[in-house]
Amino acid sequence: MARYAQVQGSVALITLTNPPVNALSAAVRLGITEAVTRALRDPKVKSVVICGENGVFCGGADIREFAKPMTGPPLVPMISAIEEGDKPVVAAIEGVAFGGGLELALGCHYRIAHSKARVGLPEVTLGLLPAAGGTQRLPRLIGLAPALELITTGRHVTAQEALKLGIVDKVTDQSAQDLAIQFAQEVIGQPLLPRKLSTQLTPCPPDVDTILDEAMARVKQRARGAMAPVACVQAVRAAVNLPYQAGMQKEQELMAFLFRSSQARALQYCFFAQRAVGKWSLSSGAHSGNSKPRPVTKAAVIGLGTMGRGITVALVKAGLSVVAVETNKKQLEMGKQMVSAMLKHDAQKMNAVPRLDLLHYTTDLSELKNTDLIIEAVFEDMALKKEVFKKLSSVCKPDAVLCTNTSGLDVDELASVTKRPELVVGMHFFAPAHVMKLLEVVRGSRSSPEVMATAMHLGKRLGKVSVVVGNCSGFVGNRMLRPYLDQANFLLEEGATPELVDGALEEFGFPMGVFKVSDLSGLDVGWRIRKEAGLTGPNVDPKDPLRRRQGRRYSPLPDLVCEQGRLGQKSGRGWYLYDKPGGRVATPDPDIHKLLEDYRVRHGIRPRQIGSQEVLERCLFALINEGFRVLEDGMAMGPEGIDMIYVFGYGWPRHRGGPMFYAAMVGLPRVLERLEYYQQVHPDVPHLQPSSLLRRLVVNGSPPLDKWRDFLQRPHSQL
Ligand SMILES: CC/C=C\C/C=C/C(=O)SCCNC(=O)CCNC(=O)[C@H](O)C(C)(C)COP(=O)(O)OP(=O)(O)OC[C@H]1O[C@@H](n2cnc3c(N)ncnc32)[C@H](O)[C@@H]1OP(=O)(O)O
Repeated sequence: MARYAQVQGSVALITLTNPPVNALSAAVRLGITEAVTRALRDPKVKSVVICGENGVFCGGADIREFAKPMTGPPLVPMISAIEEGDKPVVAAIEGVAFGGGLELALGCHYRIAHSKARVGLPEVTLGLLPAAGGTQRLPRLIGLAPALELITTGRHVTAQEALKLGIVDKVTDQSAQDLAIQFAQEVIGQPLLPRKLSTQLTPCPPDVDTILDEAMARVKQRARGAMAPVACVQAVRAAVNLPYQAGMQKEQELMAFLFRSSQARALQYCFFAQRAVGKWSLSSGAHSGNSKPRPVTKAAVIGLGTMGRGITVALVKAGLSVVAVETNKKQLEMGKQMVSAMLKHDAQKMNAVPRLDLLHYTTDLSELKNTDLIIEAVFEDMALKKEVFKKLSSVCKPDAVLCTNTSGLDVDELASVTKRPELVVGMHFFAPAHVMKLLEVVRGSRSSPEVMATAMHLGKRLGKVSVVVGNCSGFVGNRMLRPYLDQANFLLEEGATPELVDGALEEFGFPMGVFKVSDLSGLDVGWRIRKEAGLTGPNVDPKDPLRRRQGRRYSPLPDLVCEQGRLGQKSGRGWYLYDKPGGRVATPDPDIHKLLEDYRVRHGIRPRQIGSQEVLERCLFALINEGFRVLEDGMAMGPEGIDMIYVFGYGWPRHRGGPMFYAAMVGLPRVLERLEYYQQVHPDVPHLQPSSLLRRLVVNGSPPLDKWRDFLQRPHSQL
């Protein structure tokens, strides 16, 4: 797991060999420990180079080992032995030096990086802190403020930035290993003490306490309940206030607390779940390993509304040439201006040139004959979308892939109007499409494995976390949102206010509560959908009482709010009041409180005190229950997919792992018991009826989440 060689006569070359990222597993740590001992003992060895095999220095501690009992030599003494030795050790960094990998490099006396390498301490993203001396050595090397920023955010930095910050000593376009070997010979005999970071003091500006206090305030505000960033600041404070050994002691204490936390488990679960969803498989046996994507060099986007513009920008930023289509010249010009502005703004931030040359604008669909893949992003209307698909089917080349960005309409119905249903697939982006990381790739019943591979591969090129989902109404994300929204509205009827519900959800960790999000998206969106579904407006069954629709409880509150012209942020009033139309700062609105009070009086509802626990249980458990039904119906590959959809598309706090992981953490019996309770109290809400999968899991002793698939009853997958 670590290869030893002697090169150039006097240099010991230690190579980490644990593909694919040379993670510091027990075997690697043992290999390094033995190799370093050998090098330090061998009188013929005058200096040492540590590098990684296959162009990767080291991806850090082996995250898979965190869930198991610790074996092998620990990292801290291993790194100390390197630093304390009397021979210069040079780290040759290619690819990445992340987490424990960078901490290993910080224990070396010199660091040489390839120009394409990246370094960073991403432990915080795993619910941990850099506990192999990272919180103590990095501030001593680069100073308090930059170290705080890197450690609390986990941000990766390029070799060039690392050089500027002083993390690395040299950057090369050639082989970092060759330069390190040469360098290791040059530094033989030079004083080592100044290169041993543990012996140095953290360079401190006079306003050190202010810097630390401000960092703590910033971190607490951004963390939304995550503990690791707070612990990171505490550990760095120790690097300022305490001698090295005492600082290390503090680092270990904080790490021990984080390591056992459910947040760390959740974040590490997310790390693996994010990678697992990329490895898709279909019931036919086709999977990511045996299905080849089609080459896509030229794409098209139909419709330059909010979604179309974002998709266009995302495609151009990934280097694809794009034909952007609108129905008339005016819309086209408007879209063009917006897309150009977005691309320029983005390029400016990155200090790059906007790739406007990759774009071609047209109102003529016949210009799509050479495109490899087309994404339809027109208004959410089945008849309109069908018309577009019919046209696309006749103008595009026969093997062009046709994608729809519908957020929930039937992909099969769209495919049925084309001559190539096997080449039709859903690519459901989330707004703003060039920013949001989530992509639901919707498999229609006839979508071919090749077309799935193409959409998933394109998602990867766009930097998205792409999740394969089945073709059901709302797909996975929006389908699960409905019970959540319903519960939020019912809570208002029963006595809550928008700010009470939102407060509980924000306290849980969502960036915005459900009513603030609705105001942001525009309340008319849901209103139109409810009208089309016959839940409100002229198509309502006249026999239905006001608070009952289609055989179940219904809250007309959101409709009443819309009827008052309160459409959310854009109209300056929604569930909240805003300073102006388009304003962003929500304040509680006495008019809404009055509307709620009048409504309750009209319907004879006696308001009651509602606490955060009830808000969370009713909103989140109803959503989770629908997640179990999604699994039962075979609309998702597994709970990991659902969780990634919620973490990346709906603001579910990552340190809570996603709804299904959260259910497992709360305990499935508890979720079941609360659903049963609420269902008894609200028998007219079918969403609260516990799913049979949840019941089966509980009866079978609540197996761990990766075993849930074994409890799906029928050959279930609709994928
Ligand atoms: C007791 C602890 C004491 C001290 C504190 C030290 C803590 C740490 O070091 S925590 C680990 C910190 N490191 C990271 O967070 C880096 C995580 N990895 C990545 O960011 C990326 O994987 C990468 C940039 C290193 C490579 O990216 P890419 O080329 O896109 O490949 P993948 O991400 O798909 O990864 C490939 C493969 O490797 C697995 N993997 C990656 N890193 C680790 C790791 N540190 N431990 C274990 N496994 C790792 C990843 O899961 C993929 O596996 P599969 O192919 O099976 O999916």
